[in-house]
Amino acid sequence: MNQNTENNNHEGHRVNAGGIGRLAPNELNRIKNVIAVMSGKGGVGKSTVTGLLAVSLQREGHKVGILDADITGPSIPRIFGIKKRPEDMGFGLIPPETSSGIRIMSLNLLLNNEDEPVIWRGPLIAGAIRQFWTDVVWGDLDYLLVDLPPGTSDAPLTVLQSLPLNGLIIVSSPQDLVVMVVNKAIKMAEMMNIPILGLVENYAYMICPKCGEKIDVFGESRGKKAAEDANIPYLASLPIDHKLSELCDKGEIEKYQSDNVKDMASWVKINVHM
Ligand SMILES: Nc1ncnc2c1ncn2[C@@H]1O[C@H](COP(=O)(O)OP(=O)(O)OP(=O)(O)O)[C@@H](O)[C@H]1O
Repeated sequence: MNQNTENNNHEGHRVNAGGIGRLAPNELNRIKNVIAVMSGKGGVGKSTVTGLLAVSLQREGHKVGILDADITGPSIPRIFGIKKRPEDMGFGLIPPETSSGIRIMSLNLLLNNEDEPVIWRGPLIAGAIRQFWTDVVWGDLDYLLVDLPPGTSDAPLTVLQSLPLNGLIIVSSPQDLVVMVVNKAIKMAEMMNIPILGLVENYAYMICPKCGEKIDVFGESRGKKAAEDANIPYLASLPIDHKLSELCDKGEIEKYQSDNVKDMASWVKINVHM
């Protein structure tokens, strides 16, 4: 891939949205909604939530893609069990599809060995993310979900600045400093003029496998209150579920069924169109 794409063949595509230079899509793409998923730190389940949301939207008959912008820690291909290399058609890269037809683009799919570490500096990472938008033939999509790198560093900022996002979802866990994470995300989103679709609290509780009782492993959830205080929707409270991690490890996230996730997808759909 050419790291200078923005300056040569796509130069005419730079548009101004909210005072920030946003990239227009490849002319072969018609993407209705672009939603980014962010977290304050790594490991809270951001990629898993992105994957679950994609699966749920796809099940409802929408055309869905995932742009894995977590360049140095890409886990989307692994949870969907895909290793197929994107095809280079000359006019762009064709993203491989998962078994249910979700289109995926991730740096991991371009590496010769998925265990290879990506030791790149900020500008190179930013360039790769931009090219996943400009040089990938996503085609017609109802929803493109963008799995952001954790935190508020260069890479998530690049996405917020350059992609025409319709909304941002925050994923947090009960151990997280949720109030701080939410406030930081809100400030970033306000600066970039992007609506916050809501907060998803992962690992929020657990269901006892013997008696079915709900256990607040990390104490009472603070996510709901944080969302209320910040005046953003509380999209979902997802339990720690051994079945989910097992399926993710096997690359079979598409087999996971959960009413919570179904409700989360419905909420996202409503909020993104408000
Ligand atoms: N609700 C859950 N129940 C059980 N396991 C989960 C749950 N959510 C995520 N996991 C597991 O936790 C691990 C980390 O999840 P994931 O990769 O989604 O985190 P992340 O926030 O995207 O991390 P990073 O930002 O560092 O890439 C994975 O092995 C995943 O299968």
